[in-house]
Amino acid sequence: MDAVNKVINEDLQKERDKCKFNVAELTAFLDGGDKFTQKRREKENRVFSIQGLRDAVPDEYMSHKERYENAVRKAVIMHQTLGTLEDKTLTEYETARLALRATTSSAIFKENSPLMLHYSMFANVIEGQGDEKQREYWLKKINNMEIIGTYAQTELGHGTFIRGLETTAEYDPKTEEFVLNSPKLTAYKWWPGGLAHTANHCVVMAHTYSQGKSCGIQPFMVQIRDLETNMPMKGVKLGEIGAKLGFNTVNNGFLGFENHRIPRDRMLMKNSQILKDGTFISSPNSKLTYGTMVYIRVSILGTMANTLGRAVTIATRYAAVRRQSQPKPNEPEPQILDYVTQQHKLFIGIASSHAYYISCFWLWTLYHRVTKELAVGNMDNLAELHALACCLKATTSADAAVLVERCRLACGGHGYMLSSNLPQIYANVTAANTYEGENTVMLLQTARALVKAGMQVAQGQKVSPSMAYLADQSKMAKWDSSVDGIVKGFQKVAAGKVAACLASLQRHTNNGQSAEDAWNLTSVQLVAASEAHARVILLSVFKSEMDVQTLTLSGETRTVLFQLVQLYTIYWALEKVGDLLLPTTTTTYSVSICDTAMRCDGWMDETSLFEKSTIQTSARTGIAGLVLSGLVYDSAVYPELVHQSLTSWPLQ
Ligand SMILES: CCCCCCCCCCCCCCCCCC(=O)SCCNC(=O)CCNC(=O)[C@H](O)C(C)(C)COP(=O)(O)OP(=O)(O)OC[C@H]1O[C@@H](n2cnc3c(N)ncnc32)[C@H](O)[C@@H]1OP(=O)(O)O
Ligand SMILES: Cc1cc2nc3c(=O)[nH]c(=O)nc-3n(C[C@H](O)[C@H](O)[C@H](O)COP(=O)(O)OP(=O)(O)OC[C@H]3O[C@@H](n4cnc5c(N)ncnc54)[C@H](O)[C@@H]3O)c2cc1C
Repeated sequence: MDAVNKVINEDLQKERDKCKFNVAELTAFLDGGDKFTQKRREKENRVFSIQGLRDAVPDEYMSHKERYENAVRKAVIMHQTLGTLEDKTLTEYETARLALRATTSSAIFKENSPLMLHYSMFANVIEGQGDEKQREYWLKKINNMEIIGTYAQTELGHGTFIRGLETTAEYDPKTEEFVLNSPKLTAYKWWPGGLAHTANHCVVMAHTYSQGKSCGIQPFMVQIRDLETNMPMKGVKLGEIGAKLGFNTVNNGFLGFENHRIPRDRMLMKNSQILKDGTFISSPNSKLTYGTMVYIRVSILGTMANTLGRAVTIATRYAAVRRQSQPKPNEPEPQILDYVTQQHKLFIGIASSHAYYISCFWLWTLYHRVTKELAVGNMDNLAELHALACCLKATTSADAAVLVERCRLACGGHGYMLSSNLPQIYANVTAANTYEGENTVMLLQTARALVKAGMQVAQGQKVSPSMAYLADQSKMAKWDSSVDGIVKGFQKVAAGKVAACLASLQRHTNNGQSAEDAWNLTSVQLVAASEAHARVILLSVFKSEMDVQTLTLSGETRTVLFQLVQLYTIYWALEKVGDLLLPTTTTTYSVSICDTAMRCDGWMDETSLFEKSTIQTSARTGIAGLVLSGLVYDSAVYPELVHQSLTSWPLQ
């Protein structure tokens, strides 16, 4: 086997020999410097040299239980090998740099580690929500693995709507305890990773009451299993939620409480407190409780960079070694990589992965700055950070899922084999569209900030830096096909979409709709505006960060990196060419992309188009009825009925 591994395919070797830039230099650039490359490699070498981390049988031939047990076995070896989580010699910056490119775990666990939530959200929520004493006490135990934890927020009834969580924590001043309950089935926690069998502690988000009054949603450290027997504690009900598209070794579970009592100091009290007598001291900002989610949303950009990077590496290597068809008679079959359509499928994946690395670290730097400001009571930039994290999490995870699937398809039939690993990578990447804030919901959060900014611009007020371009539009009549020019074009598009949303909201409220109904009626446009804003940020950050960060690199490496920037920008200009050519003001723009000069002087009322496409209530009932009555499964009947239903829609 080893002898086979050492033989590198001739075509692959030839491709590698063609490389014009210094690979070591580019690697160090992505890692953040030689020092980090070295540290990463040390870690990888330690892990990959361990025989026990290789699977004797591929995961897919194991039962659900065997897969989980195998993952636990490997997670234990990984922990023993890599030591404690906390390396005190590293600065925060260094830890983040290393974490950004930490792909070792994804090489060991196809469907992720059962300790994933312990390392990510559990540790972070104590760091961000615990007071000094709590942090000191719990973080030691977490880092030493004396306890294993998870983050239990989502319930069977509510994932998005956190204020609607139904788990209760009622303070009892007589015993100085909280009493946890799950009053209904829908109040059961549902989804937390590691909860089913792995974790013995978790942070539970619960609707809190003291002195008969609601104190909002607060976090609690709860021991859920006995540390010796691993059996559930008294008043705790636990189990597995079942097989999923992916994440099958993450051990996602459910959790319910029946009068389960915990001491008062188990409420994480950095932001809000409940005193011994039951007095509630409210947090300076209720959204601080959501801080861990912001951190993970920032991290997701890095996870998308790594995940997409893996998929596009597999697919590009395959394209180099696969030969197919004979376009020129009497000549050998070309490598499929030579087909321009294949390059079009793959190269954008390479460019996007780099764009996400760069954007992730840019966003992490902002996160780090805002966290420091919050520590001294300055909340000025929290809303900006939240708006950016939401739309960038949503847009990068949505794009990454599309691009990974494209990589899978680009490998033809072999991409359908589990042995390609592409189906498992897809299952991982598509999960990020849902977890840590469902993507549409995230885009709508950013839209709230955009609408507010749009109104501030209209009143001549200053807006946050990432939205400042909304105010500059009148000065910019033209844009062109340079990278900076296309970024300007995208700014114009986003500003136009925000303006259209404001107009739509205004019109609906003028027509007597409530603010909430006007929002719902405008929500398809709001999502589009939010995505357009995310494109502005991704394109402009990729370009501007590259301008600065590559200054010390060699000419060859800079060239290839700027080719990626250019490719990424032009790809998106072509994807959104309709938006770019659709004037949202009466100004005339001209654009030339890829040698094609196009001119558009027309004026189209985008808002009325959206309204026309909005499904009216009766058609909605008709379509939902088709699905609910089960006809959707009858392929012969379904298209006919849908056709009838579509032609009878009251589209006016
Ligand atoms: C470089 C580092 C790299 C490191 C790599 C490390 C690797 C890490 C690996 C990652 C692994 C990840 C595994 C994760 C597994 C999944 C875990 C989960 O899903 S766990 C479960 C995850 N679950 C979810 O994500 C649930 C999603 N749902 C939610 O987040 C919320 O319920 C909501 C935001 C949708 C609504 O909340 P609601 O209370 O109804 O709020 P309203 O709408 O009424 O808005 C009111 C105001 O509040 C504002 N505001 C809101 N949030 C924030 C914030 N965070 N902040 C600030 N502000 C915020 C908002 O803007 C608005 O302002 P304004 O306009 O009034 O001025
Ligand atoms: C793999 C995976 C791992 C997870 N791990 C954890 C974990 O460790 N801990 C944890 O607590 N949770 C976890 N979750 C749960 C996850 O955070 C939730 O699934 C997510 O927040 C979405 O909530 P939901 O499932 O209730 O979807 P819903 O909110 O019910 O969404 C369903 C649909 O309704 C739409 N919708 C909902 N609200 C609105 C709105 N206001 N406006 C417009 N449309 C709306 C959405 O866009 C979506 O199309 C995990 C989920 C997955 C898939």
